[in-house]
Amino acid sequence: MSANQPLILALPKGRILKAITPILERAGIEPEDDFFNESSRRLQFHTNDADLEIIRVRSFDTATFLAFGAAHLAIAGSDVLMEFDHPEIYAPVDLNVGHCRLAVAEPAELAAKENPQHWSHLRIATKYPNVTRRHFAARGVQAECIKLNGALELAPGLGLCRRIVDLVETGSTLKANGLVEVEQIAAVSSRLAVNRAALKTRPGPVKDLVDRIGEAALAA
Ligand SMILES: Nc1ncnc2c1ncn2[C@@H]1O[C@H](COP(=O)(O)OP(=O)(O)OP(=O)(O)O)[C@@H](O)[C@H]1O
Ligand SMILES: O=P(O)(O)OC[C@H]1O[C@H](OP(=O)(O)OP(=O)(O)O)[C@H](O)[C@@H]1O
Repeated sequence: MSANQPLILALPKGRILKAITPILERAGIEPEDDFFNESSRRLQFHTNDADLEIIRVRSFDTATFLAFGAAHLAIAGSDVLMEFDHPEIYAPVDLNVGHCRLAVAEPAELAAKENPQHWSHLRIATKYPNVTRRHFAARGVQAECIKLNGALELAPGLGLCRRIVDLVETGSTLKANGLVEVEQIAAVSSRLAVNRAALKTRPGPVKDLVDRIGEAALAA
């Protein structure tokens, strides 16, 4: 990682990008015009700062680029960072956007007749197998996870499993699919994270960006 190379900030596509755009603006980070052009096939963009470039990647991949030092900073949901849980990732700033929760849900009829205290082994469809296994192992419950990448709410109705672990914001997706939330695993919001090696080797510019983005988030 050479000090002459621009720093790379990894941003996720999708809903977080919309929420963080005003924060970046307040922090004085201006991506080149093409960044906002949804039909552009480019993935890496200059900014108004010659020492900062932005890459646009899938939500979970922000953590991968960051962990391996291919990006020096990244913005991601705390759900993604918990699932990835990599020692090279340090996430010091809560951006106070992208609020939702990671929760266990199941069909309403099942919730009406069972007691979560009696769980000993569960089969769960989720995009978050590591967080799910850790959460249940902490209280002696074995969670057998089936990895899905979306539309998890279909799984109980089609007999894949009886429970899911997914993000819940308003609860309308669960409700529309006959499911109810039975247990919260974690509160979720978006975070600014840094690669620990980058923080050591280029502390000045990395800390400057962390401070600027952190202050811009507080000013919201
Ligand atoms: N309903 C929601 N309310 C608030 N924040 C959410 C909600 N769903 C997801 N998020 C946050 O936004 C992040 C990205 O979610 P989004 O749905 O945009 O991406 P995705 O489609 O799951 O990602 P990928 O590009 O990997 O398929 C999540 O990791 C979470 O932190
Ligand atoms: O409680 P709610 O307000 O209904 O929000 C929860 C939904 O939002 C997310 O899905 P998203 O819309 O990102 O679609 P996805 O399934 O493609 O991830 C999440 O996976 C839930 O399905």
